[in-house]
Amino acid sequence: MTTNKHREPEPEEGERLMNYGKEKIGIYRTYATPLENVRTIPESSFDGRDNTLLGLDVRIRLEGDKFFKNFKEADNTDLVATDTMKNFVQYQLGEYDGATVEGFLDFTGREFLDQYPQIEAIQLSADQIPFDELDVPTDDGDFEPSELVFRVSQNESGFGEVYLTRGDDGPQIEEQNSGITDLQLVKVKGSSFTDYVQDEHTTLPEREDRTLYISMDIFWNYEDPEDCLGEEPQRYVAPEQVRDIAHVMFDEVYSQSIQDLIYQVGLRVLERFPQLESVNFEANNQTWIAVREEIDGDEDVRVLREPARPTGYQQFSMDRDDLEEQ
Ligand SMILES: O=c1[nH]c(=O)c2[nH]c(=O)[nH]c2[nH]1
Repeated sequence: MTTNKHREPEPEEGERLMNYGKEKIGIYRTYATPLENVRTIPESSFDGRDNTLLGLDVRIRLEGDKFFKNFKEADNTDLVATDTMKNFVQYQLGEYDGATVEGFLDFTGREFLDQYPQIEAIQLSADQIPFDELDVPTDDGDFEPSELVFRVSQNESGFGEVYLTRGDDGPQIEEQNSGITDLQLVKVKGSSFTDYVQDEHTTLPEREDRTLYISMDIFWNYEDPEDCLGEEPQRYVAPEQVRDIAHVMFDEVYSQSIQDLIYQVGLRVLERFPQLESVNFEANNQTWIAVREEIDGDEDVRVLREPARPTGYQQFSMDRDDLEEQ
């Protein structure tokens, strides 16, 4: 899947590209601070997260002119070893007392800037490593999530990224990006794809109804980047809530295409969260190919197979103007 989740700050005109860092830093924390008091939305039952088990896959990227001599003059003065960066990040997960991925990245970034004056700017990103709750029976015959045992999950994961620079009043978030990545959804019926360009190269048959399989990354940016930290939980957008909007819209809308579905999801996200400035999508079409249809005369019953290799994709960004045009 193509994904552009890292919003790499471009070098200024006439400046060279220069940064270094560490990626794939897997870290886990038990009994992190719970996320509470999130504002709920109609599409989602999510109202918080215990954070009993928090897993992160972290990436760090440092910038600073002092690092030029490391390249040009083979002079390692001021060079912070990427191995040290890893240790630093791991340590900070024990120090952070907040409840969000973005909050942890911001906290850690500020600690880096404090410890190493040669760093001019730092980008920190993390994919949350997903774990599912598992129901266990209670004494009164119900089921409730185990407080101790979690299932390692292959499902979608939350994403956060902050880019911190040194401002006049200390470190500041210059950019942030939050998201949910690798959300994979299948709708058995109730999606069409027709009326596209037909010419001598077109072989794909039009479908009034298809079994649609998409994978999606959804990213969002806050009008005020500080809102990504979750310090005011009512202004925080939880990845679980955006995930739930996506599947609720998929369920509700008889989409004409993935493009159409993306637009509907984007509108709903912007409507529910006025604190967001924009929403960005990267979708992949994984739709299976029908090999048998209308089995026993029932048009809902199909046999499908994996699609051939080339995969279609859609990239799309939306902002509040799209909502106001409605
Ligand atoms: O929803 C879709 N959008 C497309 O652009 C496309 N192209 C294609 O071959 N199938 C699909 N499906």
